[in-house]
Amino acid sequence: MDFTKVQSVGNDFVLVESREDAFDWKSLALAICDRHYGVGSDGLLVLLPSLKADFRMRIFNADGSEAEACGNGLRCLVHHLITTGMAPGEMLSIETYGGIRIAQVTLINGSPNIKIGMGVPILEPDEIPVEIDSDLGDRICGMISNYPVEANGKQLNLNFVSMGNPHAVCFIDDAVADFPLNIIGPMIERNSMFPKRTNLEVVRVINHGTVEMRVWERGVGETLACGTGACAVAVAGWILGRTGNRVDIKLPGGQLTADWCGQGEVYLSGRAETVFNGSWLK
Ligand SMILES: N[C@@H](CCC[C@H](N)C(=O)O)C(=O)O
Repeated sequence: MDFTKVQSVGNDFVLVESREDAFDWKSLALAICDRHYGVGSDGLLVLLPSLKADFRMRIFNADGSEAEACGNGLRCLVHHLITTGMAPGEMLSIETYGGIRIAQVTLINGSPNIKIGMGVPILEPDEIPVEIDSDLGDRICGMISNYPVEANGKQLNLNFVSMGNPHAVCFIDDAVADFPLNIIGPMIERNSMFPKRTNLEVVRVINHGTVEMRVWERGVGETLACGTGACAVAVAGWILGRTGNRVDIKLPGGQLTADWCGQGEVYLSGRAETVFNGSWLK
C-alpha cells in the first residue's frame, strides 16, 4: 500500500488513497501510526471518492478510534491534492463526518496557504457531547463556560465547544509549558462526563489577537498542534471576551490562525507540508 507522510505545524499524519471504503482502517491506523513499529504519526487520513463533494476524508487517531473532524488533517489532505495535481482548482470541497468543508488555497510568498471553513461551532451540551450538572458553571452566549472539574487536586474551569469533535478549553494564567498536561490530559479525556471522551486545550491569552496553547488529543496524547482545537479556542476566547475576531494560536509545533466573528463558520489557516512517500509492506 502506497502512503504519503504529511504534517501541519508538527501534527503529523499518514495519508492513504483508496477507491474503496470497505477496509479495516482501524487496524491499519493502530499499526501504521505506531512510532516504533510503524511509520509513526498522530493519525491516519483516508482519501476517498465522494458523491457529495470533490473528495471525502476519514480520520483515525493513533489508537484506532475514528474522529468526526480534523483541521490540520484537512489542510494536509488539501496540500496533497494540490501537489499531486488532483485538486480541481483553488477552491475544493471535502466530505467529512462533521459535514462538507470548503478549502481555499492562496499563494503566500510562493507557497500554498490553505484556509478551511471548519463549520459552525456546536455549543449544546447534548450535541458536544458533555454531561453537565446544570447548577454548575455559567452559560454565556450558549456556551457552558467556567465549568469546574477537579483533576489531580487541581480545579480546572472548562469551556465546552464541539467543532464536530469534542473540545474542553481551559484558560490559565501561567505559561502553558508549566501545565502538567501528561497527568491531567488523560484524566480529562476519560472523565465520565464526556461519553465520547474529549480533547483538552490549555490556553494562556497573550493579547486580544494572540494566545499560546497546548493540546491533549483524544486518542493520541499530547500533540504539537490541533486545528479543531485552535478553532475551539478561538470560539471560547471570543465568547468570553478574551480574544477578538482573529487569533494567532502559538503551539509547540508552530502557529495557526483562526477567524470567528461570533457567528457562522470558523476559518482555520496555516501551512501544511508533504514529508515523504513510502510503501507499507506489513
Ligand atoms: N489534530 C486534529 C484533530 C484529530 C482528532 C482528535 N484527536 C479527536 O479525536 O477529536 C486537528 O487538527 O483538528
